[in-house]
Amino acid sequence: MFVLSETPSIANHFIAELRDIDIQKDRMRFRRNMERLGEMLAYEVSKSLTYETAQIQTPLGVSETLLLEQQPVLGTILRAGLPMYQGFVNVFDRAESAFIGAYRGKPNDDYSFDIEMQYTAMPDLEGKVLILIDPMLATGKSVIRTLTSLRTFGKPASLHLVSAIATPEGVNYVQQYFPEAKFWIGALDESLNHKYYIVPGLGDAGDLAFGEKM
Ligand SMILES: O=P(O)(O)OC[C@H]1O[C@H](OP(=O)(O)OP(=O)(O)O)[C@H](O)[C@@H]1O
Ligand SMILES: O=c1cc[nH]c(=O)[nH]1
Ligand SMILES: [Mg+2]
Repeated sequence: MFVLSETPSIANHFIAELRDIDIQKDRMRFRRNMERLGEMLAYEVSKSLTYETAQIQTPLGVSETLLLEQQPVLGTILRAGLPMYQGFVNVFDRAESAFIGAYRGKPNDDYSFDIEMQYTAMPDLEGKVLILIDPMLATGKSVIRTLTSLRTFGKPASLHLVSAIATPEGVNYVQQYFPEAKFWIGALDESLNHKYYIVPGLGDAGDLAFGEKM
């Protein structure tokens, strides 16, 4: 598991601003910080991918370099995933994209919930590098529901899960079903409250980015 905040960097500022109860009220800045954090994590993920030699013709000669063996598929879970996904597509600008409309349904009396899922727009995943972006990995239910339903689109060669903030509980839950998944996390927080929100976390990432949904 890669945790960006374990090595102090400017990315800590982006995460701090995402969390800051005052700064996060500026919706444009919240979305921009998710995007910038996405760009930082995209760079880190890119270092783990497979490269092959390529010759580049310059005006003065030939340069030999290493380029991606294959473009990844960038998947994201609506709504909160979109700004972080934008950061990834800024970096992996030749990648195919996948969109999943999965969300935590109306909570029961004990605040437990099921995942509702309708819309999916997926390319063929067989043999691809799949990068699934969802800023909050709380219980892990959204990610599991999503990955389970993606099985009908082919088996990816590798699976990368990207979150701005995650909990050990969410990581462990996903690892039970997808032990091959690689985790790329902005910051690892310690727990969930009784409403299954991450503590200290940042609040509701979708609402902060796009307004409270009814
Ligand atoms: O790990 P989990 O317990 O499944 O929680 C994480 C999910 O909850 C939030 O989505 P939400 O259902 O609030 O929808 P939204 O993104 O539209 O706000 C968040 O964006 C994650 O997708
Ligand atoms: O803390 C959390 C947990 C789930 N979804 C969010 O948006 N925030
Ligand atoms: Mg939400």
